[in-house]
Amino acid sequence: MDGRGLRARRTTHAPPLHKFEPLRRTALNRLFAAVYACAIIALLYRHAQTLLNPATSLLSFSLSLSLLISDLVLAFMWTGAQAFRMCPIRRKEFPENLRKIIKEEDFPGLDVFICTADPYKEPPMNVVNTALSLMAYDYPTEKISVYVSDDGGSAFTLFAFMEAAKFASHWLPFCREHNMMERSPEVYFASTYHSLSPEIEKIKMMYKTIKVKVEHIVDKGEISDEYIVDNEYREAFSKWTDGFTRMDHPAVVQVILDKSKDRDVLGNFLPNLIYVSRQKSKTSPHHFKAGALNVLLRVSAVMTNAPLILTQDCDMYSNDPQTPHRVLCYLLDPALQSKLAYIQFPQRFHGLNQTDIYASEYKREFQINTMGLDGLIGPGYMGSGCFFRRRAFFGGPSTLVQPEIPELSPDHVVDKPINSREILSLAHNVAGCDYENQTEHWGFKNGFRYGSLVEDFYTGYRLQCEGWKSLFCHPERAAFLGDVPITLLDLLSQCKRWCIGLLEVAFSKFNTLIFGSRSMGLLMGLAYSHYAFWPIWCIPVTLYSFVPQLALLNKVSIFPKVSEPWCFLYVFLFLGAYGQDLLDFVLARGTVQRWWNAQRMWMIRALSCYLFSSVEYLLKSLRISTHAFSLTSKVLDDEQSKRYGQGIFEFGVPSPLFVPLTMAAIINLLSFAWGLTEFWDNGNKEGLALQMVLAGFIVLNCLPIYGAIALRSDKGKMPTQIIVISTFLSMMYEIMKVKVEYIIDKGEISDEYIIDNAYREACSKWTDGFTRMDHPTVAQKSKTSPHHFKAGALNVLLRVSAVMTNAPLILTQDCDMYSNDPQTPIRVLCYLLNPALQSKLAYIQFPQRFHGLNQTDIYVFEYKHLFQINPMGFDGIMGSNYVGSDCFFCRRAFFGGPSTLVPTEIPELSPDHVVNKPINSQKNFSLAHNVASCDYENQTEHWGSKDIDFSVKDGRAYSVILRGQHF
Ligand SMILES: O=c1ccn([C@@H]2O[C@H](COP(=O)(O)OP(=O)(O)O[C@H]3O[C@H](CO)[C@@H](O)[C@H](O)[C@H]3O)[C@@H](O)[C@H]2O)c(=O)[nH]1
Ligand SMILES: [Mn+2]
Repeated sequence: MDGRGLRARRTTHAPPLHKFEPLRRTALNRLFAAVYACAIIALLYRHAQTLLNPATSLLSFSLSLSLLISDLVLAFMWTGAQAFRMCPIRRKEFPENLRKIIKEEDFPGLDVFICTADPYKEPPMNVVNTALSLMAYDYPTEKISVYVSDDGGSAFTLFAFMEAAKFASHWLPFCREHNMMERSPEVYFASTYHSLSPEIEKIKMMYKTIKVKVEHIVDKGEISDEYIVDNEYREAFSKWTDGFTRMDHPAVVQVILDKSKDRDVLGNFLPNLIYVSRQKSKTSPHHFKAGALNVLLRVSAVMTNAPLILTQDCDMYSNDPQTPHRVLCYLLDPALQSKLAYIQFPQRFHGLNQTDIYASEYKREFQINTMGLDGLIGPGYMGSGCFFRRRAFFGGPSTLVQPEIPELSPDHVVDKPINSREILSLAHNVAGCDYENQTEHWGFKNGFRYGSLVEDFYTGYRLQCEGWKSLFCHPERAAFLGDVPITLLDLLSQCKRWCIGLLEVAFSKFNTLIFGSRSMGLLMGLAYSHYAFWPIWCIPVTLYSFVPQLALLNKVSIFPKVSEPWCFLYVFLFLGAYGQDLLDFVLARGTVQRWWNAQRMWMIRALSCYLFSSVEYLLKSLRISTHAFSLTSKVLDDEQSKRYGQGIFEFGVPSPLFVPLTMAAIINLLSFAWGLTEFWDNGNKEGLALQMVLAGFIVLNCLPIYGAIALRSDKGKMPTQIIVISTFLSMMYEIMKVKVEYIIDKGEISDEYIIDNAYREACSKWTDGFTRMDHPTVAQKSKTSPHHFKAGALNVLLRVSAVMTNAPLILTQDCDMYSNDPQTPIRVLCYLLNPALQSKLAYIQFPQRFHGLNQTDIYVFEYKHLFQINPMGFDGIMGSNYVGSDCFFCRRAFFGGPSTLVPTEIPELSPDHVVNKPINSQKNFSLAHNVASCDYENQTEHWGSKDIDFSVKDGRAYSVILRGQHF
């Protein structure tokens, strides 16, 4: 075991280092869970009753089925959530007692891992601030090593750190001397610090100078010579050669501060500071952040191999220099030691607006539920603010997985200086992208785990399944503070990434429900499943935001009447769930307003990122698309920040994520307004009352959306595009759909839907003898005549169009090939108007091209040879073959070869016939019906077999394949 440096000298009378107590409401929670469970069973019973009732019509059957599905999902999520309520605990540490038990020089070494991935989305100065705040911990400096992983492979980040190292020699002694809490320079200088002594002014100037320099470099996009001040700089940046790109470059490991020789201005040791940019190549998978962390795990093992590891996102600075002491309070407890893998601090954020409009705090997920897990086996890993024992990455508590080289083993003792040649070359080696191929352990049996976009959730889960325990440390003063996304789209995109990652865990072979429950017990399995299946909230929320409202618009009642006892069940279930949620929130020091926003965001997330992530996950499973880690931007736009500060929703950019949400907002408002007028007119509508309440509740939730649609003119308002699309879709499509489904369901078009004469006349053709395979012309078919599939249909169109408009140019199109360029006909004219081509040109074929191909087109749907390469060959001879769609024909081509016009059986079909009657005139109309009938072609033997047809034309005349550039 890795007791090294962690052994506490404890006597029996040692003062306590920590304690915990169960939350007082636990008993009530359990009681309430039992009552609520009964209510859920009653509800499911009611659904079963409706569904099994033989008198139920198809419409109400499908409505009930959709409600049943929704309620089953809700019940599943509720069950998972109860796991957090069974034994939540609150812990408290006593770091002041630490010194009575252990001397500072016996503190264990601490390796700090900071990950960054993009100098533009994560400004290097922010990363530097995070690093400085951690280097300045109240902890023996020579025990701290900070490793920065730069997946952006950016010289700017390295430059920023080299400057920061010089600043650190002033900053660290300054922090210690003034003993302040904020040790991120940016935060400290922005706060109201006390006296403006010349010393503080001097150090502030120093910081500002570095900041200006770094920001200037990032803006300019290069490090100009004036900044390369000495040989050390020259050498460091010499690695950025011409072929060096973000996604393809060798490993860079640079020791910026070396504790054995670098001193601060007072002559004290400085902590180690090491910059690592792992090797990248386009051919090796790099596993996003988990891959970066595993590289740090190995590089740090080679260099310092501290038994304690802190992982930190680049935007999460330390807000309390005493944090490691709190960690020691647990680590030094012999009762906990052997099985403790990590101690997680909650993610907390600075710069939230007053009511936290986007619920970016995730209070339930990061704080409330985590206390619940803490009472079971322990919280999950949250990616940042987590202290690990190094040993936890090498197999379960009692089964050590030995790494492939002894230098990586958790008990290996480093006996060489970190800047020595052996160490550096080994460090470069373990940071290489092929290193992990030696064994199959990394990312699967040891280290941070691969296979999910939420590597934190997945790694914590797997460690706990291996038998490790964890602890939740939740001091009053936040230990770390991070950035929050300040636009709705950023927040939803982040959440979408999480959801996809969670689904990857849910449907992996380490499924949380089965594998999880078996390894950690039912409660932990349920709790983890509650998160892994998080995105399926989208099912009930989507159904509940559309179905009852559409039913309301159609006066269909789907909930119990107000006078029925079942109505109370609904009210109880609704108020019970929301009430308990509110109570939890307020008891965790939330305000009612923040709770309201949190429940609103739950609805918004369900209708956007939960929904889209489920679809994306499905596409990925079908291998139609792949997932990537889209970094959350940490750059602030002034105008956006201002609106965020005022608590105004920021839509701004058109994104499909906003469409279902806006649709729901519109539908609910419509149905609510419609319901109100209906109530007014004829009061007795108690069957629709619950639907009205639901629509009203959603309308209340959507108020900021209506504001963004209608009342605002700033840049953050809802983009017009989204408003138009959503309005169109929600009003036209949805109402039409309900109508059509209703008609199909009823099996007849009742009179109320025949709104005018046009409808009446159109429908009058469906007389009693009308069947699919035997009916008069609408497009006439009969069982005794062949209908020649598509060619037959096209010939009918050829004749009907001749009678009606007889345009010289014809475009044939499959129903799934939409136009991708409004200028296409103009291109066609470029050929048609060329006198040299005119006389023999039959058609101009565009290649069939497709949208939504996956990146590597695994099924070769593109048929590049068939649709693009070969036609170009044809094109050089006589012309491309006709490929069925996307083809502009000269009408004349269907009536014999270029020099042999086949006369048509009636003059109206001839290509030179001039139509001189309106298309809806009696004569045209009856002729059109005539030529569309199935016996029409029997008059001659021409159609489709000799001269006039859609199947024999290759080689008749020249054709041109046209290849546009903007497909
Ligand atoms: O290929 C990558 C991608 C990301 N990161 C780093 O990962 C961290 C988190 O990225 P961010 O865009 O801030 O994601 P968030 O959604 O805010 O992060 C939460 O969710 C992530 C999982 O999706 C966890 O890794 C984080 O710890 C957790 O705070 C940042 O420091 C990045 O620099 C890398 O190092 N390499
Ligand atoms: Mn983040």
